[in-house]
Amino acid sequence: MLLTLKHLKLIRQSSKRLLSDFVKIVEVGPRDGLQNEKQVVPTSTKIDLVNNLTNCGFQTIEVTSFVSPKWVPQMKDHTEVLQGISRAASTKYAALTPNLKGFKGAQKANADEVAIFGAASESFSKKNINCSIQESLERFLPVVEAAKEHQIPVRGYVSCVVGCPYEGIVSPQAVLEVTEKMLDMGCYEVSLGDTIGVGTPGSIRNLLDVLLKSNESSKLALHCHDTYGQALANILMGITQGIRTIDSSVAGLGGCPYAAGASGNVASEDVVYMLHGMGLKTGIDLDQLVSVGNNISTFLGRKSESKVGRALQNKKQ
Ligand SMILES: CC(C)(COP(=O)([O-])OP(=O)([O-])OC[C@H]1O[C@@H](n2cnc3c(N)ncnc32)[C@H](O)[C@@H]1OP(=O)([O-])[O-])[C@@H](O)C(=O)NCCC(=O)NCCSC(=O)C[C@@](C)(O)CC(=O)[O-]
Repeated sequence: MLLTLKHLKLIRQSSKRLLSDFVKIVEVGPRDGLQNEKQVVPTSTKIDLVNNLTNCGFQTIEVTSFVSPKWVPQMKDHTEVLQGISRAASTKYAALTPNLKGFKGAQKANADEVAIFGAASESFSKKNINCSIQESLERFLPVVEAAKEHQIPVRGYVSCVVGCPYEGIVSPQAVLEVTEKMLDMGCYEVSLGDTIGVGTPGSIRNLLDVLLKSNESSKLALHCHDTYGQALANILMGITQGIRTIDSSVAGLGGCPYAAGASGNVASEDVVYMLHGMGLKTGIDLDQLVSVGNNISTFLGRKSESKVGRALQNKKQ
């Protein structure tokens, strides 16, 4: 068999993959976790949450989004939150920016990193960002160009990677197309969002089998919602396929305002517990994280969605 340069690169990468025992957790609680919260969460509470998460050791925290306040009122204090936090040199503070207006706001507020967010389903794209997939890519290009000019790294999100609340099953090919367009545009990584949590280890394996044929695992992240209780299993599947960046939300907070019925993200506490149990490193202090998760849940007037968070709290009592 004739080995192309691409094959050799992938073989080299998979041997490195075996050695890599560090998994980067992107904590999305302050943004994805709170964006759909019905009660107004005071700016000071959001700032405290980010500061407490920083102390847990996260390398990246998604703090807020620069989207229309008419669409997502909970994020309208984006600038105050980004400007009010205490920053650690070892943590990157990120924000979602759907267009150039959003990017300019995030840059002014000193976001270390921004994220564009599209979808693999036309209907979800329309509902979430009010444009087609093609139009969204046209809007993202100037964001990526402006970010390059200011040396701000851009992450891409693709929503509905296995299923869409409006269209049902989404094909891996549709995800591949948007993912590669985002990477070609200049995103350093694309996070694959199972927005409504319908994925199973089977569908995630099929998706990654397709994406990893032409993309390095270091360019991909997994963003799993736990609606059907499959998120940890899906993440484990991703880990076995070489994925080393996982998005999660403290206390399992969250849900997308444009995906009715979707529950929160997988809880960061549960992901960290699982990965540490597998001998993988995350750099995160689990005890501290559990206490942050239980405190924000108490503030919101409910129990943490993290099973690990609840178990460790019960053990203490
Ligand atoms: C994308 C837009 C803005 C398009 O919204 P639009 O209405 O099509 O935009 P427009 O350009 O026609 O402008 C209309 C108005 O919005 C304003 N506007 C325009 N842009 C901005 C901006 N950046 N910040 C603030 N204001 C903005 C603009 O100034 C104007 O104001 P007006 O003249 O009417 O007063 C809108 O659809 C929107 O804000 N959508 C919110 C989407 C969102 O935040 N969804 C949740 C996050 S995605 C998610 O959760 C999924 C993810 C990432 O976690 C992964 C997964 O789980 O799958």
